[in-house]
Amino acid sequence: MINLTNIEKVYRTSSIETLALNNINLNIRKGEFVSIMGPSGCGKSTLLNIMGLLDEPSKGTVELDGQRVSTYRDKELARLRNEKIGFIFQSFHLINDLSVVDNVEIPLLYRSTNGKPRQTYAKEALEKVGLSNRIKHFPKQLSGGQKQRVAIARAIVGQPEIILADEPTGNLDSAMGNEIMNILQTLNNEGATIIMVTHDENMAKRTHRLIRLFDGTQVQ
Ligand SMILES: Nc1ncnc2c1ncn2[C@@H]1O[C@H](COP(=O)(O)OP(=O)(O)OP(=O)(O)O)[C@@H](O)[C@H]1O
Repeated sequence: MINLTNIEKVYRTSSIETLALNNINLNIRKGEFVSIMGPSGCGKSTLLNIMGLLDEPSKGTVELDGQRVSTYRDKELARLRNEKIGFIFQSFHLINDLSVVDNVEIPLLYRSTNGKPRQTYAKEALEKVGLSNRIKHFPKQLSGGQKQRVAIARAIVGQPEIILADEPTGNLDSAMGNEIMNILQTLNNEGATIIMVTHDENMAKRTHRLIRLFDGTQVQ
């Protein structure tokens, strides 16, 4: 489903050059639930951003569903990303001025889905994460775990095949973190391919495969 071949990522600033990823080769199969672990600064987010077509590698090829995306223009990448990938972040990235349901509708705005079906899909996604009773609330009226559930609803509203989660339980206590993991596992059982960065061994144990990074290199 996602194939990375000889991926290298170099960040250059005026004073320093950082080799963030060094010769990464990965094949993520459809339906897998994969976790990525490693110390701070080892390249986990960089790897996730490259898989999510948010960033380009300096070298190597990225294939999504057999399509080599290196040659794609920004507009095509944005369309592919919107159709195929849902993102979840540690700090939720909700828009504070929008209600819960309006936040969840955002990916569908980019697809020009009409207002009525847009709201129906958003409500269905919120039902899936157990938040139907909070649709008119605003993010500041929610707990951390509830905010992350809204973010998951937003990630799945467009029914993407792939979910990329960057430390989704990092800002939550263990009970809430477990709840979020339960939701991710249900989505995976329903067919979603999930790649999750985590610092928590217990969360990683609940996935099919663990990829360990150290200094930009895959060590396991
Ligand atoms: N935009 C950038 N410009 C320059 N250097 C960067 C940039 N983004 C990341 N880096 C560097 O690349 C390396 C990998 O960063 P990355 O954010 O991928 O690590 P990480 O494993 O996700 O870290 P953490 O666990 O702390 O979030 C780090 O040394 C970082 O300083």
